[in-house]
Amino acid sequence: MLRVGVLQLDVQVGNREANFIRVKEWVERSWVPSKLPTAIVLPELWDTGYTLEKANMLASVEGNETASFLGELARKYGVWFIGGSTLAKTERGVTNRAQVIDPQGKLIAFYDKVHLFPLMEEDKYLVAGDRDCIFDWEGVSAGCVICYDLRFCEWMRCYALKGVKPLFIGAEWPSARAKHWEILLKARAIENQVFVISCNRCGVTTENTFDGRSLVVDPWGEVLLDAGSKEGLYFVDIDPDKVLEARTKVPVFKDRVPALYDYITMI
Ligand SMILES: NC(=O)CCC(=O)C(=O)O
Repeated sequence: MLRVGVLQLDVQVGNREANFIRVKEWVERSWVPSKLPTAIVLPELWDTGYTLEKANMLASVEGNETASFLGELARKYGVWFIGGSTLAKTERGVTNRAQVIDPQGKLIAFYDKVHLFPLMEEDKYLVAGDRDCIFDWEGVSAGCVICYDLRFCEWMRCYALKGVKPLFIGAEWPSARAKHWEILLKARAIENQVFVISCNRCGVTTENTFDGRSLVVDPWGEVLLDAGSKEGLYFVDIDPDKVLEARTKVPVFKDRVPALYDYITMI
């Protein structure tokens, strides 16, 4: 068994210090020591929110400022931080970068958002990533993606085909499309027979309202955790063996006919 903590945050736009303080407070307030290895998940752009016209100014080099803040907290509590994202200044431009920090405080993997969301002008201010992010989480192959990536079933399938069992998704998904959010999270879990562990932001900005509704969905599509709409740190335990159980009972991966699916890579 593994433990997941979903830190559903009301992100303060453009104010990294305030978000750092808030995250620290939630972890201090809600932490319950456990023998289970634990990962805390954060929302997309949890430290600055969407104020992308200032992306260049707000981004830290390779996202290092945010990684070192999380690293310190990870070491103090012996916890993983997986996903969420920060603005990272790279040689190619600014990316929307999810970070994976181990309990020793080391950044062991990162993911630059591949599908940039035009409705929030990501395509105007950011550069896209060009690779997946798969890492070992306490002996389990895990992956992470960001928000709009959820709409690309081919991308999620790639992760599942590479053996990922829990898929982490940090998001700032507005309530205007809340129905899509819930349905897609469940669909991605069912079709890939994986755990989908999501963390959305909550609260209101000048441009959008966010319902939260961070969900943890098991490989059967059952919702193990629904964080509702309030800020908080919510915990749930997952059993990665459920992936094999689902795939044994409903042998989707055995019954695939990839030779007929070639068109996906051709168009
Ligand atoms: N931040 C995002 O990628 C938002 C994606 C979104 O809202 C959608 O509908 O897709």
